[in-house]
Amino acid sequence: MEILVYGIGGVGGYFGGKLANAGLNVSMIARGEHLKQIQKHGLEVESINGNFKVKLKVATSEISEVPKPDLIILGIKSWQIPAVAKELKSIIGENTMILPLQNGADNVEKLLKILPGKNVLAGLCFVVSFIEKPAKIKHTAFDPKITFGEIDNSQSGRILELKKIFDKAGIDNSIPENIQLEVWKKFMFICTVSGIGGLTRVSIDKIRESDYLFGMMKKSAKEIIEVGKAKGVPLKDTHLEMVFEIINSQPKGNTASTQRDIMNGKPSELYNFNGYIVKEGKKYGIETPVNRYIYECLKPMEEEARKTKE
Ligand SMILES: NC(=O)C1=CN([C@@H]2O[C@H](COP(=O)(O)OP(=O)(O)OC[C@H]3O[C@@H](n4cnc5c(N)ncnc54)[C@H](OP(=O)(O)O)[C@@H]3O)[C@@H](O)[C@H]2O)C=CC1
Ligand SMILES: CC(C)(CO)C(=O)C(=O)O
Repeated sequence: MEILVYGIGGVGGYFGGKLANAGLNVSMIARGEHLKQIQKHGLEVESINGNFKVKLKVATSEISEVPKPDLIILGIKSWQIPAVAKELKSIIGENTMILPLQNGADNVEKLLKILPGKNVLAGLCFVVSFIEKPAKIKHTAFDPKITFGEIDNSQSGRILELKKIFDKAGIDNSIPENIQLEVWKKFMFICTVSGIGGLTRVSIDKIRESDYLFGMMKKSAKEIIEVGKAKGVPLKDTHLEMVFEIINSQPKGNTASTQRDIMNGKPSELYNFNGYIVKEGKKYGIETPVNRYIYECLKPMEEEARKTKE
């Protein structure tokens, strides 16, 4: 199987690295100094589960240089999907699978606007990882996991084949009954902690110590659940409790990747997270005052970050 990983940051670098380390045919698309160093020295992954270094079949910034892929894993940010999806048109074949691992609730929707439905899978992942320096990925927390499936939730042959690939690479993975539900459960968690984390600039354990902020997280998550339900996602109040179990179990110092981007003045996934809830809330007539507050407070900084860094 020819695998292309597009975007070699925390997620693409960690999971792409694991696949390459298992001897699979992995090509990578990266750019800048990061790419130069990967081409020169390979990609290094320092992980709490064991370090490794891989040399890649192809590492490039040019889509025309990669072999025709059977599987494309997207390691870019959710707001980068439309631009990358347009580029992918030139290399996908009848049977190419495209697996988004981004946080956010509408990644599949975005892909389907540009690419044929038969090529698109749905997915998400858990890991805390980032580029520590060019050509080096650091995994610092979470037992990494990929959850994935067909967008119609069928247990197709290709999905089961993909499971074997992840198993071979030692990547914990699962195919849930309803992938959209899993995407939204994760989204409820990540949107809640990232927005308030972006505003307070402290780790999740510090946020939950404050009754006021904990209450704000609850209100934010409730708004997200209502928007999800309005969109037909089978979310229940028990999912809210599950999300808060995850929030309550976060070890000291954990932050979400989007929060780290906000704190570092980088373009973040704000528009795709709290901004998305505000937009969809309006569409479905659902009040989203907490998400609106977070979104409006963080938006000016986001606009600045996009002016300077995009
Ligand atoms: N990091 C984490 O711990 C987790 C992240 N996620 C989610 O995964 C997604 C990816 O996040 P993360 O890995 O942190 O993001 P990163 O910013 O670390 O990685 C994205 C990478 O994609 C590269 N990229 C984007 N566009 C292009 C392009 N056109 N050509 C070449 N390279 C490109 C970026 O390069 P450049 O920097 O030059 O723009 C960057 O290296 C997000 O949706 C995030 O929310 C989910 C779980 C955990
Ligand atoms: C919270 C976490 C680490 C879970 O994978 C995540 O998704 C992120 O930081 O973006």
